[in-house]
Amino acid sequence: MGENAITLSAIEKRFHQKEVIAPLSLEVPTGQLIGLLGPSGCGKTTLIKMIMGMIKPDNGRIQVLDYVVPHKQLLLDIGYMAQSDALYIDLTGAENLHFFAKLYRLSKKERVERVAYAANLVRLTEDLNNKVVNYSGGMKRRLSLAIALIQNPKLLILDEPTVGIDPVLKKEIWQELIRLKEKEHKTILVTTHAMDEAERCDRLAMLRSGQILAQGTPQELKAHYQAQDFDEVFLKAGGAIV
Ligand SMILES: Nc1ncnc2c1ncn2[C@@H]1O[C@H](COP(=O)(O)OP(=O)(O)OP(=O)(O)O)[C@@H](O)[C@H]1O
Repeated sequence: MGENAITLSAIEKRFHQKEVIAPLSLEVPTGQLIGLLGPSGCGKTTLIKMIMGMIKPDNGRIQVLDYVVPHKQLLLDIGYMAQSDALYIDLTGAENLHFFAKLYRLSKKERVERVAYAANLVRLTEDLNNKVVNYSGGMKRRLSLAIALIQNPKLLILDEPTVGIDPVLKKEIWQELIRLKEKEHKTILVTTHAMDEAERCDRLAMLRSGQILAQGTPQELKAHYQAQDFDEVFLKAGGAIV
């Protein structure tokens, strides 16, 4: 794998003449945990969908794990957690996990192992045999995260993964994300509004109106803008409050 897991080169996107992503370039180094930070509507989800190959940019080039997007192989190599849960609510948690594990062509043995691992990670083991229709909002987010991890992907792209999740589990999920990065060399791109989460990223890219307002390590950004926290970095860099 190359030096960068993701390279965006001068990406542009308009919806109905409205510029949503202005020419934007960004590199996500392999093996790092990168946070995309920015106010509602600044283009985070649009950017992620372009990286996934779900939306085509009007201009520019996207390279992910040495493939030019879109590419079939990337469906196997990227674990994606969308902002809204895409779950089969009439199936149980286990059935959902097995369904996705089968899609990724995992063997029966691998499926059983990965389902157990992913369910345990998000503390859903006890509820696996209940139908998803009876899950709380937080449980559905946890199941979505487990699905994103099911095929043991090289790259994880998580759109606001901890919204609706209680602080204890949120902490555990972040510990696991950091373990996945450090011990299993995963690259992780995460969008967040939460400043405590931003603090745990290796690097941050702050977005406003489809452009990168500032980027760097959390420490670099705070030092550069002489700010106590990222709300202040954002304001001093010229953005609106998140
Ligand atoms: N399919 C679409 N058609 C038209 N406009 C769209 C479409 N998708 C997104 N937009 C617009 O593009 C802009 C960026 O939206 P996007 O969902 O990427 O923002 P975001 O930063 O992820 O916001 P949030 O943090 O609230 O999820 C918004 O103004 C949104 O209304």
